[in-house]
Amino acid sequence: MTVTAWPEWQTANPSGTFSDWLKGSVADDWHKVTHHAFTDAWGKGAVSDRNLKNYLIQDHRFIDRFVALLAGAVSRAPALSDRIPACQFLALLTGPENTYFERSLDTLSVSTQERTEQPDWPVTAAFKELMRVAMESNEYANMLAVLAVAEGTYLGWASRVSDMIDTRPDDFWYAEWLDLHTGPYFESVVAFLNHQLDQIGPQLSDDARTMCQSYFRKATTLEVQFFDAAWGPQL
Ligand SMILES: Cc1ncc(CO)c(N)n1
Repeated sequence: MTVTAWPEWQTANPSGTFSDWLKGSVADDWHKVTHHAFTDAWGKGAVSDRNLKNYLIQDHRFIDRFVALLAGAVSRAPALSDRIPACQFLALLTGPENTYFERSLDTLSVSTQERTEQPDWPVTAAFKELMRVAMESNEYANMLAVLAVAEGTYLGWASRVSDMIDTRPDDFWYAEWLDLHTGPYFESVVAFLNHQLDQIGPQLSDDARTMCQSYFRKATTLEVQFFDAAWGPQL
């Protein structure tokens, strides 16, 4: 796929935003994440037991780093009004989303030992590392790129799947994970992250913009690989 550089793209798409350009430049992978077979199985409440448990164990580790990255973004946001939405979202992640994992893993009888001793999947380790490097770059645009991919792709698959199914899955670990990633509040979080990118992106230097796009690309590729791992054969 040929990817147009931002200045030319903007000239050709005067009403297009920076976040539209970023998403367009990863369109194939974005589609793979949001239409992944794992997500269809999730909507049907039909992920096999081992795959489900391992996804929850691994994704709980993703949340840990994600919280640290979002806190980094709070520290780099330009003004209080830009920090507040991220702070509110931090409260959701460290409250209801974290307890969602704990309640799910408890109900599925996943022992503390299993939760802590299972090695990171290679993709989990790579994602954690990407979030760490984005945070330590101390560049708001890089942090936003990773955050916008993580939340934008989850809004994409979860709303697609929720619209497609006739009945919500009975098991709370399926249903509540869809609830956490759909609806007006979660849409506002994704809109906030994209808006922040739209404000900052057009003013970046060529190098900084290339860097931001590279984080956006890597994050999207890792999202595909995360679902590939979650859907693949499990130990
Ligand atoms: C891998 C991954 N990406 C995005 C999200 C959404 O927060 C998540 N929970 N896990």
